[in-house]
Amino acid sequence: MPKVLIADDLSQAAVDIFTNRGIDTDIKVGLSKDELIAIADQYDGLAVRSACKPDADVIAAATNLKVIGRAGIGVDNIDIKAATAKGVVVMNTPFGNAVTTAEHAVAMMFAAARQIPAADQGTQAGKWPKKSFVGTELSYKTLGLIGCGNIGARVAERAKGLTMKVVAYDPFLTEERAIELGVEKVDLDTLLARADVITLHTPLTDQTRNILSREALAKAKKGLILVNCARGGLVDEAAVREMLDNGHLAAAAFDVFAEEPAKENILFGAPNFIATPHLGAATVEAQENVALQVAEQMSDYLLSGAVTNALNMPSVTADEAPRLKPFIELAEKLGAFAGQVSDHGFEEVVIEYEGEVAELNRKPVTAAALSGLLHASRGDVNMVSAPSILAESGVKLSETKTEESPVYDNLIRIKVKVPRTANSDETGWRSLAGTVSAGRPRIVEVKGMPLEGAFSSVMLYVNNIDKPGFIGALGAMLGEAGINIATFHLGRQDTGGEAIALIGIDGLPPHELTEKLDALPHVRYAKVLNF
Ligand SMILES: NC(=O)C1=CN([C@@H]2O[C@H](COP(=O)(O)OP(=O)(O)OC[C@H]3O[C@@H](n4cnc5c(N)ncnc54)[C@H](O)[C@@H]3O)[C@@H](O)[C@H]2O)C=CC1
Ligand SMILES: O=C(O)CCC(=O)C(=O)O
Repeated sequence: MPKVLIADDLSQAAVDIFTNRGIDTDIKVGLSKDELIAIADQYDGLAVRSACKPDADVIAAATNLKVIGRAGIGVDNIDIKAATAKGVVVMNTPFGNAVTTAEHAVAMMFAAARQIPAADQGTQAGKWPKKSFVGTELSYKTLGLIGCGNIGARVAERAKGLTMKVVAYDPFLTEERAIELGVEKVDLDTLLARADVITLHTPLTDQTRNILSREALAKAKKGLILVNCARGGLVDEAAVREMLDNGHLAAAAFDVFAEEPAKENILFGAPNFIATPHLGAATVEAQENVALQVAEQMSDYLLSGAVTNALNMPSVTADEAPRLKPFIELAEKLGAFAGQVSDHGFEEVVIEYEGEVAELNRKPVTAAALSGLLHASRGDVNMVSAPSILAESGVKLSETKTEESPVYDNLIRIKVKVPRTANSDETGWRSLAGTVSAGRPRIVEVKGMPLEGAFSSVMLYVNNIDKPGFIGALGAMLGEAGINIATFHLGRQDTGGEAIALIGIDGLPPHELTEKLDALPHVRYAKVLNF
């Protein structure tokens, strides 16, 4: 039974879902990094919000981990690169708290424009400070959105309802979407020059870090109201402090800080500064949404292989997962075959899909093929890590698909281009094809030669010249070594030409056997394959 560690405060709804779906949970909130590392290898899944930080050390210690689920949107607390390299899927819940966070940003905008927290404090202190709080009307003012995705778009809708003009800086916002939302797409300098209020809604990435730098803030209108409910690292906090002190900024309202939990911060106590402790997503509704979603997604992945909202793996729906399963198995086996016979590595990979499989979601199938392919040379690799490992290695990957499949209902062919060596083919390409028949993967072609059979866990692959006596010599050699033959598949180009033997055997043969086989006249290549 899979086991999940819930390492941040999650609604009870998440625990109930895990339990109902037969997944054990431990709830351990507030663990130090060392405490987390000490127990990390016990879990298949790790469910977090923003406080727990699964970095490369935690992920390395979590030797059984398959999935990290973020109950929320921002994943800057998770080392996705390390997770990918270790084959751990990282998933988030992209919509569950978007409305709540947009509402918080709008609340912060009003709170800043009317200095509601300070007015509240003064009033409740018995000062009746009516003259101290002359605010700013927001109607017909210009709101500048930095980031116009899920949350930004919802803020835009609400701001339009308040009769504000909305401009947005977001390099990935299309003109069509901007028109649909009724926002004007602008560059950052234009936004800075025109906005009366700026609100940030981008993820924290290398590109967005310090996007509101001192220089950028200096370009903003005097009297700007600045709202940050996205991430602390997006804004230069020291510059904001100075600009609140000197009045360049009229007010600022931040939910997020460069260092969290922010027990101290340069902004605390600044004039017209409002702070909340990362409450953007903190409503009953949002917490219920993200908890339900993350628990369902993690359970789906752990129990059926369905992948939703993953940041480092293609999606596979719960309906697709069982349909894709045999193709994933076939692709992985073909990849493993190709990887094991590419003794000198490969420079290029082509995957061809024919027939029924061409119409399916092929991304996970390709990832499985690459996982099999890389396994022989890289060992610890899986469908999550394989595509990025291949991309980083500079090996070119291409894919073709055709609905036609002349012989089989479905066919996957993997071709790898091996470096030219004394032993390699004339063309430098190795090619293998297989099909799924009655739900089982079968190999149907090796080096362009038809050959039909099931995969066994250990197989002997021999590439020889088709001459009388060879099969007898091979059988005798296996018999002498005490190796039982389970299956025997032969293929050849033409009489007396190049031929293939693929033999399923019960158990691993001694190393000397392949050496003896290699030494047989007419044998070009012999290898024990593991599937
Ligand atoms: N305060 C809180 O409790 C919460 C904070 N957040 C934060 O809000 C962020 C945004 O969330 P969503 O809107 O759901 O994400 P999203 O992915 O839907 O939208 C982000 C937008 O930022 C844009 N973007 C990316 N790079 C950019 C750049 N260099 N300059 C300008 N725009 C850029 C993207 O094109 C995208 O449209 C999250 O990444 C998270 O960090 C999210 C939820 C709660
Ligand atoms: O989980 C939380 O409270 C923070 C939410 C958040 O920042 C996010 O979803 O990105």
